[in-house]
Amino acid sequence: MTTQHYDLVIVGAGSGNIIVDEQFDDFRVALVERGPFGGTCLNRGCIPSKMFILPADVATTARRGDALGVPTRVGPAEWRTIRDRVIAKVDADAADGLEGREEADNIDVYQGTASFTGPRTLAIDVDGKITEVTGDQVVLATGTRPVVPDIPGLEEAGFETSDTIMRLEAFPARLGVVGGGYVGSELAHVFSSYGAEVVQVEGGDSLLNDQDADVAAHFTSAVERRWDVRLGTELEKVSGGGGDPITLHLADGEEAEVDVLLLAIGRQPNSDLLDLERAGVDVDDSGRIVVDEHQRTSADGVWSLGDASSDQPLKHVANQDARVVQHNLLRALRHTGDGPSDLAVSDHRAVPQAVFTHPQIARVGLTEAEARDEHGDDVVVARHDVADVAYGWALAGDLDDDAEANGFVKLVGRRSTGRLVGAHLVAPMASVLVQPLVMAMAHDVPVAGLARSTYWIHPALTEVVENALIALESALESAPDDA
Ligand SMILES: Cc1cc2nc3c(=O)[nH]c(=O)nc-3n(C[C@H](O)[C@H](O)[C@H](O)COP(=O)(O)OP(=O)(O)OC[C@H]3O[C@@H](n4cnc5c(N)ncnc54)[C@H](O)[C@@H]3O)c2cc1C
Ligand SMILES: NC(=O)c1ccc[n+]([C@@H]2O[C@H](COP(=O)([O-])OP(=O)(O)OC[C@H]3O[C@@H](n4cnc5c(N)ncnc54)[C@H](O)[C@@H]3O)[C@@H](O)[C@H]2O)c1
Repeated sequence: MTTQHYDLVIVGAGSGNIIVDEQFDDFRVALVERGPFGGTCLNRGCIPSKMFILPADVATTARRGDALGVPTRVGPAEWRTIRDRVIAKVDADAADGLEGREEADNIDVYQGTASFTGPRTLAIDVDGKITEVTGDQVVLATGTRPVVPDIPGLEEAGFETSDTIMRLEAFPARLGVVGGGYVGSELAHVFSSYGAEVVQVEGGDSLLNDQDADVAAHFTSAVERRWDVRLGTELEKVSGGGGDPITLHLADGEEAEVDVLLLAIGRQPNSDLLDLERAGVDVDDSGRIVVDEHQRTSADGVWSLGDASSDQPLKHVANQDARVVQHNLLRALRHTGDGPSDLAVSDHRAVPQAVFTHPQIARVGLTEAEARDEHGDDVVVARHDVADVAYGWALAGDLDDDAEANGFVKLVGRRSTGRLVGAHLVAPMASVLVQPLVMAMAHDVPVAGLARSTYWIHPALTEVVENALIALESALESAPDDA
């Protein structure tokens, strides 16, 4: 077995791949990736899912045509056309990413699986051929993978996860989705909008149950009008499949027959592939790599970032972590800086997130329940409905029961600080509307004056955010008993 030494070894070419730029030209880098370049986000996550969601949103909007006086006929979606557009884009980007790295003089790409054999020493298995590499610095950007539970009949029946469902050959007439979180809800929206009959099974008492309770309730009742939602129950057994219909046997005694089964019950870290104990790298009880505020692990010279180490598994968090690691690595490799005081720090406050369903949902900060747990009576809540601003009238929540036209902005503040601690939006383009609220929280701007300190375009939908801020300002100013 040969051993190669590098200045830097990076395991995982998702967000790990963005670390190395021209600042690293003088360093020898090993980049190890067991799957396609670009990782989860590019190949089977954010990018393809949002490319599938756009046509789903078009179909959902078109179906409202009748209520708005534009008779519209929506045929079944052309799965292969949609799928091929998505897959062509992501596969080309992944191939370009790999090619760019292979052409770089200072980078050796290993297309295999790495695991530690000792401190900062890894064995890389490329199709059974093992190479040992050592690194002065090592970055673990190894992400997560879908959880697959041990359920009787599952393996025999066959199932999909978010890793595989986007490449299905044939569109299923009936889809079973187990899990009511982000992945399950976004993909239920996609397949339902394209014309599949969807049944979604969630163990909790609402879908999207880590959102604010008002948002989760609004979303759950909205999609119950579109597909079959089974709450408070779990998949206990699976029968059939292997080309025949699949029967889902649920814990409450109910059954559902589907053609394809999607498991979306969460994700687990890939840290178990790394033999981390041999390198002195600690993980927590859920297998997440433990890092400090500089993204340093418990082992000297070993860093981690993104889903591998984060409790907020989102791509914008992974990107930000990667920028922190890049800054800190360059100091370590160049032996410059004044020690820890010169290291960049990850700021994981005010991280926004969005669920790209219909209705679209966005959030930053604490839910009302989390805020009340943390801050008790100091918490003040205000809300403004989409239907109560001018653009909401155009969206016509009065004409049908569209879940976005009947959406809202809910703000959570603290009386003692006069600051926003949480914002929850259900609205068209909620992922865009939330941004001024993210800025306010990140820059610690007082709520007082925030709405009136700038113009808000009339009659744009941003007026719903403006009005929610005005309502929160007035609630913060009122006596506790009047709020
Ligand atoms: C369906 C879906 C939709 C999503 N949509 C969004 C969204 O809209 N917005 C958002 O912010 N986030 C979204 N996410 C989450 C987002 O994809 C992740 O937060 C992000 O990709 C994490 O990046 P990462 O670099 O930490 O990990 P990854 O992108 O998972 O990269 C880890 C890489 O490490 C490789 N690897 C692992 N172990 C080893 C090993 N031992 N040896 C070699 N290679 C290894 C893996 O093959 C992988 O390529 C979505 C996720 C899913 C599943
Ligand atoms: N738009 C986005 O930003 C986006 C989109 C997709 C994924 N993601 C990321 O990926 C992560 C994983 O998403 P996910 O949806 O796989 O996980 P999740 O944790 O968000 O949701 C899993 C859901 O499955 C339920 N569940 C668990 N076990 C079950 C069982 N046996 N039977 C029935 N229900 C069960 C849970 O109660 C939960 O509601 C998210 O936390 C998010 O960070 C983000």
